[in-house]
Amino acid sequence: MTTLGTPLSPSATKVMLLGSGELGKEVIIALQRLGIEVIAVDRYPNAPGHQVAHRAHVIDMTDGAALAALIERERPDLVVPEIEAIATAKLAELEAAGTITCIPTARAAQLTMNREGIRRLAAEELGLATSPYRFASSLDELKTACAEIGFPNVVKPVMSSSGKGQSKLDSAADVESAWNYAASGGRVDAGRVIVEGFIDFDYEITLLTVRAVGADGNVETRFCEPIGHKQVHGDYVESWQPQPMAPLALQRAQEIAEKVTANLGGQGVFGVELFVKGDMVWFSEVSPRPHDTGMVTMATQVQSEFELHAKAILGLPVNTALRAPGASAVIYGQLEEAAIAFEGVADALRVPGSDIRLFGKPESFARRRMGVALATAEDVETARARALEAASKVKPVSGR
Ligand SMILES: Nc1ncnc2c1ncn2[C@@H]1O[C@H](COP(=O)(O)OP(=O)(O)OP(=O)(O)O)[C@@H](O)[C@H]1O
Ligand SMILES: NCC(=O)N[C@@H]1O[C@H](COP(=O)([O-])[O-])[C@@H](O)[C@H]1O
Ligand SMILES: [Mg+2]
Repeated sequence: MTTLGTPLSPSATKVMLLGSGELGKEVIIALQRLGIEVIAVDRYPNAPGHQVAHRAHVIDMTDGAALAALIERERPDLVVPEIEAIATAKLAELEAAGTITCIPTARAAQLTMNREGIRRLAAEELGLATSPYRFASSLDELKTACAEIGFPNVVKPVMSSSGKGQSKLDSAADVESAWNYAASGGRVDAGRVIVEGFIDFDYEITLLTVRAVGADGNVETRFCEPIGHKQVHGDYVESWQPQPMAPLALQRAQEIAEKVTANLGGQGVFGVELFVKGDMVWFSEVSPRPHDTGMVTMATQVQSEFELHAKAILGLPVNTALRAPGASAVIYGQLEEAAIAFEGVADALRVPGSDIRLFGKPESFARRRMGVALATAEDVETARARALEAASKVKPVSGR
């Protein structure tokens, strides 16, 4: 699709985002710059992406009938999943019938929505190194699975993201509370969890991998510089780029990313999550879309991961070059209320090399990601310090 139309006209090229949080918002802005007509969908009104799209819809995206009805009404050229919790079986059905083109593919959305799908593909079909794992559908099964995997381990709902419902277990005494927490914390309660052996990695990365049409018309794979990140309670709090890596570890990381993204297929950005210890690399999981830790690329790359995604899905050429070392640091809501305000933005922007994104989420929760501080510098250490300093200056306050 290299002919682009005029939005809000019969020639429009129409893209529908399923999920319109902070990541979708930036993809939408990138699409808007190319004159794409954008339809933003989320589960609640005034989601970040709703605020920058041509049209906004609020539906339960796990409801296949509601999803199909909206697609029928809007008839988008491309359907772009932005979150995991979608009726992906319906997307697969519509794709098979030739009704939609799903990014990157409906199968990729389906496999990555559920940890069991992507884990079995990576470990059992592709033979990639992963943590040892078991699945469990009851407390009793979880007790058995934990005994087999040993401790420490990590328990996660099969359907969840941003660390929701995830716990680290140090002994059998932690099993019951981990089961209850997983049941309450998943985005969709599938009543099933994965237990993973704990990998004592030196560092972890997201390897942004882009499948885009090359000069010869075939899809090519490109890699961004590795992004290092720090996670707390399974949610990212800081990221930086480039993460220095031993040459062999980088080569292995790229081989793993190439294998898994080639299997998932289609066009667009993938966030391949990997654990690294010395020269050893383990596959953790993959997002078939831009990654939260990749927000750093808004500061560091010639084209951010959002621009890369927008261009790649439209069949346009991409540039994955790094512009400057940089970092990002998350701004959490801290408060539990709607319509909050932010003090200290000017102070944050006085930190050298810094920038700020506030997502405009209508409601704040203590651990809801409401914004991010970005920074560039001569080196990653300085950039991290700057991003952290800038984030710390932004103070969520009651908007009442
Ligand atoms: N087996 C493991 N060993 C060591 N650490 C782990 C393991 N699994 C998860 N973690 C830690 O927890 C983090 C979150 O795990 P994971 O990516 O599976 O969760 P998630 O809910 O899908 O998060 P996101 O949606 O942000 O990617 C990882 O980035 C890593 O820091
Ligand atoms: N790790 C996945 C991730 O970061 N996804 C991003 O968070 C949004 C949901 O935020 P919310 O929970 O605050 O509504 C999603 O819409 C997406 O942009
Ligand atoms: Mg992850």
